[in-house]
Amino acid sequence: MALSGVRVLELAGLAPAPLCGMILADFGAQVVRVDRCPRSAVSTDVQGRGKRSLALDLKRAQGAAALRRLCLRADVLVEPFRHGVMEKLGLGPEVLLQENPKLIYARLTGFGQSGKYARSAGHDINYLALSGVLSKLGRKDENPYAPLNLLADFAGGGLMCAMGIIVALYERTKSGKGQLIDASMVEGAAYLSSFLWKSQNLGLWNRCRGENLLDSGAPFYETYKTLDGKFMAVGAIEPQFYEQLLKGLGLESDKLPSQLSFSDWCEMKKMFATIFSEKTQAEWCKIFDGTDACVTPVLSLDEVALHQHNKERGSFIKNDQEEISPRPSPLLLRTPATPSARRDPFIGEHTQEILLEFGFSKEEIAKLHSDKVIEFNKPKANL
Ligand SMILES: C[C@H](CCC[C@@H](C)[C@H]1CC[C@H]2[C@@H]3[C@H](O)C[C@@H]4C[C@H](O)CC[C@]4(C)[C@H]3C[C@H](O)[C@]12C)C(=O)SCCNC(=O)CCNC(=O)[C@H](O)C(C)(C)COP(=O)(O)OP(=O)(O)OC[C@H]1O[C@@H](n2cnc3c(N)ncnc32)[C@H](O)[C@@H]1OP(=O)(O)O
Repeated sequence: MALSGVRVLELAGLAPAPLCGMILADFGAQVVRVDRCPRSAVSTDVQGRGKRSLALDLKRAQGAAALRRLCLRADVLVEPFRHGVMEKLGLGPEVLLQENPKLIYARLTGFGQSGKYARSAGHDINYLALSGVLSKLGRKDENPYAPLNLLADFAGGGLMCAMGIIVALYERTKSGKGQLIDASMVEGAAYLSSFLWKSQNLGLWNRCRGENLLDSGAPFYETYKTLDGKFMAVGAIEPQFYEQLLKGLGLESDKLPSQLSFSDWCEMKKMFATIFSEKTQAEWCKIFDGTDACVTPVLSLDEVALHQHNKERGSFIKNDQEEISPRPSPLLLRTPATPSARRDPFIGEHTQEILLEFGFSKEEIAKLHSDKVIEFNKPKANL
């Protein structure tokens, strides 16, 4: 796999850093999640695919020293704490990069390492708000609405951080040097949304929130409820596709206002909604499948893997616990990601094997264990 041989240490965090680590693991990196010790009963990381877990108490001097040793042999460190936490533990970048100048030290936070909010707590919705993007999301006359925690945590955070790490790994092949990455989810979400800024002059966003082309203002870029309580998604922007939408709905364009007549959008939406409510989702799929009307069913998470298109591409995979999840994307055809089919690791499940691999002797491991700086957690075999 593309990242095989890359050693990553991921300090356990909430949602974005686990995604970053899972992406790296899916593409072949050896990812060790450094979990807290004493450990909590269950890991909060539901994105532990392909990772191994080491339970290590970083608040103890021996634990911090052990992490420094691990970093000597690591390519990447991902840390998800607010600014100042790593420094307090004696594990700041100036220490670790001096000891291993080839290390890529990725700091994944909401507000970044500097600025007024650097030390403040926050979550996805706060980062999205500060990026400006949240102000654009939501329906007409309603408050801004955060689409789950997808945009800042995962797209602007975990994914951007993974990209930064891969770029830094590539650069290291030329310079031989590691570097510090300051991944801020505010900036990641803003960068991801560059189109919003770059398209200001096109007049795409001149109207209020929820009244524009792509923010649920337009009748031809909307979701509609069907007779059986399901939904269809409509994205017929270009006139030739819009024509096909009208045809499928049984409408004639010369009897309707023009597609871009903003003042008629509200009425057009009502008309489309009434028509969509008269047939089931399956009936609409029969009408629109195979056309260029840009109309697709809104599938539930239970339905996606069963949809013919997704089945044909193998877009969803099952692990050995029969859990379904999305296949890593994008597909690298020569060196595809091969995600682990095993269950996620238990906290501390691999403590001993990881320390041995990183050069700790059995005696050193035993001492760390008896001093309660590390924990083992060998699951019992299922008999
Ligand atoms: C909207 C999302 C958040 C969604 C999260 C959900 C996915 C999960 C939230 C609750 C979970 C559920 C819950 O836990 C109950 C169940 C538990 C069960 O086990 C599983 C099922 C659950 C239902 C579970 C399910 C899910 O997991 C949940 C629903 C986000 O926006 S996430 C993005 C958050 N922001 C960031 O990541 C930005 C950077 N980080 C921060 O700003 C801060 O870390 C943050 C997030 C504000 C938290 O602040 P906090 O004060 O708690 O931490 P820090 O200041 O960063 O300091 C960390 C301290 O921990 C010490 N430490 C770290 N590692 C170790 C170690 N190995 N050993 C010892 N100590 C360690 C470190 O030294 C710091 O100590 P101090 O505070 O003393 O300095």
